[in-house]
Amino acid sequence: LSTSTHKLVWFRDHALRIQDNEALHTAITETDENGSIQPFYLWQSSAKDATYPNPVNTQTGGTARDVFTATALKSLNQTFHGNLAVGLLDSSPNECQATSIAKELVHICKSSNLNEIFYQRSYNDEVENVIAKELEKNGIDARVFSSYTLLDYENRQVPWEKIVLDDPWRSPLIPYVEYVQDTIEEEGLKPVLDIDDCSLKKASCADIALTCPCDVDELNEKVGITPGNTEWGKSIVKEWPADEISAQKALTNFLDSLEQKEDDDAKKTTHLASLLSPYLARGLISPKQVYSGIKSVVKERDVGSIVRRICWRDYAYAVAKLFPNVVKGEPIRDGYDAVHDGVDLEEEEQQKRLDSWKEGRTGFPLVDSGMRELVATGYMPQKVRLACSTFLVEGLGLPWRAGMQHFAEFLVDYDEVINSNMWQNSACVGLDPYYMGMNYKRRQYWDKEGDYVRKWCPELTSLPDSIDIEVGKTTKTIDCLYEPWACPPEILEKCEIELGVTSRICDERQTRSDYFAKVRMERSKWPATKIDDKKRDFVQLGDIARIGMFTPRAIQLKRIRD
Ligand SMILES: Cc1cc2nc3c(=O)[nH]c(=O)nc-3n(C[C@H](O)[C@H](O)[C@H](O)COP(=O)(O)OP(=O)(O)OC[C@H]3O[C@@H](n4cnc5c(N)ncnc54)[C@H](O)[C@@H]3O)c2cc1C
Repeated sequence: LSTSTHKLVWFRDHALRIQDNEALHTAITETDENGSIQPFYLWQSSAKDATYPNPVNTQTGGTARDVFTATALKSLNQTFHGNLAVGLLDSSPNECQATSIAKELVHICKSSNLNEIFYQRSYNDEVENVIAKELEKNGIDARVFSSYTLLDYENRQVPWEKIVLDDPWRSPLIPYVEYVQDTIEEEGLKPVLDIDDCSLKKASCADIALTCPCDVDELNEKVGITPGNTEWGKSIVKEWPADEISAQKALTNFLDSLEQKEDDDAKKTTHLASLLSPYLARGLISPKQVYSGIKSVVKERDVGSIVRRICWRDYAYAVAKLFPNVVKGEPIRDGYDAVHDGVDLEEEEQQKRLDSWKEGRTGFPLVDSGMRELVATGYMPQKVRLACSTFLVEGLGLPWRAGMQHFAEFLVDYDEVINSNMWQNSACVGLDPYYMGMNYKRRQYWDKEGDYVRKWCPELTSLPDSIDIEVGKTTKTIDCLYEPWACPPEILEKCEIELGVTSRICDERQTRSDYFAKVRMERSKWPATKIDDKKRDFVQLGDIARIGMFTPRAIQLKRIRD
C-alpha cells in the first residue's frame, strides 16, 4: 500500500464518473483517515484537438462534446462537494498533446510534492506511453487502470488470427463480437465498483499547482472554450443532462422500453436506440455497467441486438489498436488516394454541396432530416448516420473526411475511434461491410410511417405518403415524402410545396456513377495481388493475416490486371 497521505486522482474525458471507476476506488481504498484524495481534470478545448486540423465550428465557437463535457464537470464537482480542481491545458502548437499533458502532470506532482497519481488510461497507446514514460522519468508512481471497453486489452492478446482466419470471407466484426461474448461468458466481467457518499468525503481541495487553474462553474462562461452560454449550447445542455444519474436513467428507460415492446411485432423491425452513446463516450457510465445492467434486468428477453452493439464498441477500439492512424483519418485500405477527395468538382460547387449537406437542405428528405437533427440536438440515429454519410460520399461526391469532421463538431457522443471507423466504412476504405448503399430513399429502412422526416422537414408534412400513377400500362407507386421531386406538379401545388425548397442539390445518380467510375479507374491500376479471387480488396491486418474484405459490386472490376 502507498504511504503517501494525499493522492491525486486524474479524471479524463473517457471516464468522467465516480461509480465503477477503478482509479478512484483504489485511491479511496488506500487512503486512511489521515489522508485525502485530490480529484482533478485537465481541460483541453477541442479547438486544440490534434486529430483534425480545425474542428471548431465557427458558428458555435466550440463542439457539442465540449458543451457536454463542461456540464459533466459541473456535476462531478458537485459530487465532490466542490473539490474538483480543473486546469486549462495550454499546449504549444509545436508540441503533441500527450507531451503537454505529461509535462503538466509532472509539474503538478512536483510542485505539490506528491509522487503518486491514479488514473484510467485511454485506448491510445501512443499517448499513454508518452505520459507513462514522462511520469516514470520523474519518479512519479502512476497507478493506471483500464475500463474503456468490456475486455481489458492492456492485459490480453486478441487472437486475431483465429478470428479472421476461421472464416476469412466474413468481416472480422461478426466473429469479433462472438469472441467478446464468449470471453465474457468464460471469464466473467470484473464486478462493478460502487462508491458511497461517505468515501467521497476523503476528497479535499489541496493547494495543487495547476499551471492555469479554472473555476469549473466559470468554464461555461469562458468565450472560445465552450459555447455553453450560447443558445445552441443551452439547447444541447437541455437535451443531454450530463451526469451519472441521467446516464443510469437512460439505461433504465431503455430496459423498460425493451420490456414494453416485448410483444410488439414492430420490435422485430424497429431498431431500438438506447441513447447511451454520449454517456459511454465521456464515460459517465462504463461499458461494464451497461452490459451488467442489461444482463441482470433482462434475463429472459432477447437482448442480443443491444449486447452486440456494446460489443461493436470493443471492436472499434480493437481495430484502432491494429490501425492506430485510423483516428488521424488515414484509411485502412490503401490504394484509394485519388478518390479520397470525391468526384472532380469546381471548388465552388463542392462548397455549395457541402454546405447544403451540413445545413440539411440537399433536397433528399431523409438526409436533410438527419443533418438537421444533428445540428439541433447533437445526435442522429445509427441508420440515419449511415444514410447521411454514404450520401455525402456517393450522392454528393464529396471528400469523406469533410463529413467526418462535421460529425466531430456536432456529435455530442463524438468518439474519435468509432467516428473515424464508421466514416471509413461509409467511404468503403475501412474494415467492415457496414456499407448500406444509397438507402436515403428507402422509407422501410428506417422510418416506415414517415414520422421522422415529418418531424425534421416540416415543410413536407402536407405531402401524402404515397400515390400511384399510371405509366403506360403499369402502375408506379411514388413515395411522395421520400422522393418529393418525383411527385406530379399538381400534387406539389396542392400541398403548397415550392419546388425550390425540395429540389435536389445535384443529380445524385450521375454523381454516384462518376464516383464509382473514379474508384474503378483507381482500382484498375492495382496489381492483381491487391485483389482476392472473389474480386475483393485484400487488407493486411498488422503482421497477422491478409484477408479479402467486402467490396461493393459497383466498384469491382470485370477483369483484373495480371
Ligand atoms: C458515420 C457514423 C459516425 C458515427 N460516429 C459515432 C461517434 O462518434 N460516437 C459513437 O458513440 N457512435 C458513433 N456512431 C455509431 C452509432 O451510430 C452510435 O453509437 C449510435 O447511433 C448511438 O446511439 P445509441 O446510444 O442509441 O446506440 P445503440 O444502438 O443503443 O447502441 C448502444 C451503444 O453501442 C455502441 N455502438 C452502437 N453502434 C456502434 C457502432 N457502429 N460502432 C461502435 N459502437 C457502436 C455505442 O456506444 C452505443 O451507445 C457512428 C455511426 C456512423 C454511421
